[in-house]
Amino acid sequence: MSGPSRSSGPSRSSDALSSARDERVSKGGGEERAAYRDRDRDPIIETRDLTRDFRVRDGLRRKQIRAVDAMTFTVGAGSAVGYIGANGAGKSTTIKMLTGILVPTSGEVRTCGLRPVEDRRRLAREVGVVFGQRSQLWWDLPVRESFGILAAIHGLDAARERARTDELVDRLEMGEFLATPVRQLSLGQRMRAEVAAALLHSPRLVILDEPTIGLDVLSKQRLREFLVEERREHGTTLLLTTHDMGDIERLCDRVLVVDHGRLAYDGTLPGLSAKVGAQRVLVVDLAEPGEDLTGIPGTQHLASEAQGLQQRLAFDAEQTTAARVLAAVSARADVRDLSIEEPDIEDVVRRLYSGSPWRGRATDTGGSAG
Ligand SMILES: Nc1ncnc2c1ncn2[C@@H]1O[C@H](COP(=O)(O)OP(=O)(O)OP(=O)(O)O)[C@@H](O)[C@H]1O
Repeated sequence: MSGPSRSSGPSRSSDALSSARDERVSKGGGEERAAYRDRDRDPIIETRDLTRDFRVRDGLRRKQIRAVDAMTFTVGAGSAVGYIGANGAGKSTTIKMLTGILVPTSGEVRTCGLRPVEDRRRLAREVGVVFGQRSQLWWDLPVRESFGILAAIHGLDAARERARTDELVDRLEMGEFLATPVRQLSLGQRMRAEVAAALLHSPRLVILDEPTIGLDVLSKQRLREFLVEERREHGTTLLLTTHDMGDIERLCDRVLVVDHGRLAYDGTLPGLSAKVGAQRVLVVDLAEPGEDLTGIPGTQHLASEAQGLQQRLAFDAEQTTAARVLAAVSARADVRDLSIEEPDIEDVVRRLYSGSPWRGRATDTGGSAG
């Protein structure tokens, strides 16, 4: 194996990237400075002024668009970062540059200490990529055989292949469909197999593009739990793009928001929510019609339907929790069913700039009521 070993850490970065790090460490203040220092100690991703232009048709003429615009950020080993933004913001283009699929127009990028384009083959041994919409499995082969081929591609010896496959099969509960051809899998099963395929070679960095898109609530929850465990046990760094706030909330300790190719926010999710004032909404179905559930601390009553049979209460996650709101509602009425509507990422991004009105999008039910 020619790539750097997992324990050896990244190879030396360019002088420009190193001096950018020094500059940030010396400029920052207090907690932020410490966080940057930790993050930068063992950087897995480093970009500096990373830029990518495309030439596109505009009627009869051609024009240039800047998909990624002077993006500078660092992701430290073992962290989990959500990379979010509206459609067309530049997320996929960034990921393609991080993984060596696209050549930057200008700027610098190092992934696992390697130059993604020049060192693409070595990088493939350090990085696992999961694209929610695309498969890296062989459609007509049983899952087990796809894993065998991937293990051979990555040059895993028999013992390592067996140990890692067993671990992933067990933790992702794939035993019952290992002999099934990929084309016959349900979406939830296929996503588990995709994640296992991307992680088979124990990459230091896993990039997930919309990993939970289209999954039912239970499958989402299982996949998220697996990723949390993988990170805890192996120190794997996660970078994920998603339109599902639940993914960010449960998986990521840092959020990068990209808007029109530029880094618009770098911080925690609560920090982002506080900045844009994003609220979640508890929707309750009651056993009997009743009066409006107003006056519950930390909530704003949004609407009542069918003489109060269904009611919607907005709450700020900074001030209270879904469980507390539910307890207060239950003390006043008999709750039959509930769901939580989480802020829509597109709206959060929009609010970051314009303060436009918030609209909710239903995601998980019940699961976050704690
Ligand atoms: N190969 C390409 N040729 C021309 N333009 C492109 C190409 N790839 C991306 N773009 C443009 O670059 C911009 C950023 O696209 P990108 O796919 O990176 O966004 P995104 O944030 O991943 O969006 P989505 O969430 O919809 O996947 C868009 O305006 C897109 O149309």
